[in-house]
Amino acid sequence: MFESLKKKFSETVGKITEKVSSGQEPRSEEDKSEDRVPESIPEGKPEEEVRTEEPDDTSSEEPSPGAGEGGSGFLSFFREKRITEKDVDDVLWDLEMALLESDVALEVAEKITTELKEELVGRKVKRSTEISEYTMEALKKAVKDVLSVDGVDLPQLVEKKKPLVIMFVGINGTGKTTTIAKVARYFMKKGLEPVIAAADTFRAGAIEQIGQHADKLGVKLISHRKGADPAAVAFDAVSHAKAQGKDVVLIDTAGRMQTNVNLMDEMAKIKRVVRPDLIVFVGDALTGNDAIEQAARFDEAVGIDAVILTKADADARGGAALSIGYMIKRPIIFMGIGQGYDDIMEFKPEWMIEQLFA
Ligand SMILES: Nc1nc2c(ncn2[C@@H]2O[C@H](COP(=O)(O)OP(=O)(O)OP(=O)(O)O)[C@@H](O)[C@H]2O)c(=O)[nH]1
Repeated sequence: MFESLKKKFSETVGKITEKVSSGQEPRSEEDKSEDRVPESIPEGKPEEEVRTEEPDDTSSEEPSPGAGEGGSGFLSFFREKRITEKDVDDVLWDLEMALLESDVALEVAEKITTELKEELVGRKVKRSTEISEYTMEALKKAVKDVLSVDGVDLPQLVEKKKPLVIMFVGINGTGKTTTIAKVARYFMKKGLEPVIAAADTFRAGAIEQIGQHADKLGVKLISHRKGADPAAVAFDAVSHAKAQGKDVVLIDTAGRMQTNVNLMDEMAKIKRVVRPDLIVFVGDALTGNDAIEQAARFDEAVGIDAVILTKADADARGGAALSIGYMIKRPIIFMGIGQGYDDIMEFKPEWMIEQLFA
């Protein structure tokens, strides 16, 4: 999962460490006066020889701590190195390009690189291990900031409201139907009783498809005939849940293109009729920036509260997972990680950090 992002982050740490510790790049006079150490020392050259090559004005500089303690200039360099813009600019540019290639949204790629630069430039470092540790921590922090989106506390919501009404929106082919079955299973494992509303009355086979999942799971399905009013199906499901003391209502909805006006009107009507406690956008992680675009359209039309990303198990790039929460300011609550009913996990930023930097 997310191998491409993982590789790019690891390469960035390596490149910054190499660049800063090698001191290969020519530094400005300002940098030199800040560092007060020789820039780089060709291998095998005695320190004195190098010092004579320094411009005259450096001779009046105070020695850096450690310099003149019998250590070499090379060692002093490590004691005193202050990370400059020149050390990181090229690497951060490469990182930004690599993030875009991995389907990370432009705004997110810029935020990560800008934050990383702010953390690194001006920082004094002593050893290459310190540079890599610090860069790694700074990168983790930048990624965590992007992933940490306030929002929904699902267990708390379930405790507060019975039945909890959740409406799932998203376009066809993203795995919405399977996801609803997985969420039903998630609640059942917590000892709660869900009911499913087959409110996708538009797509041929949709009612049968969700019906098969409901049968396998042993969950009550509320359905009408194909072409019926989806809002009426959702309403009946909520009424059933209230009458039977069920805990959660999971409403499947139709999923034509997000630009389809009729679809959005249909979603808005269901929302008006059943007033769901939570509207969850289901998107396919593999579609990258498209998933973000779809989420934004559904958000405009009906207002979404949270996101579930499917097929994260097959997602090598990871761009949608990294960007979607930040871009639409709504949290990812679950990730689909396979085709089985149990292949769903609660999303936590810490988990994603672990995946990306382990
Ligand atoms: N690998 C993997 N496959 C998934 C995941 N979620 C769903 N799928 C698969 O994606 C395919 C489509 O899933 P469906 O649930 O039928 O999705 P759908 O047809 O878009 O459902 P609608 O939204 O109702 O149109 C199925 O083969 C699912 O098993 C997941 O998290 N990981």
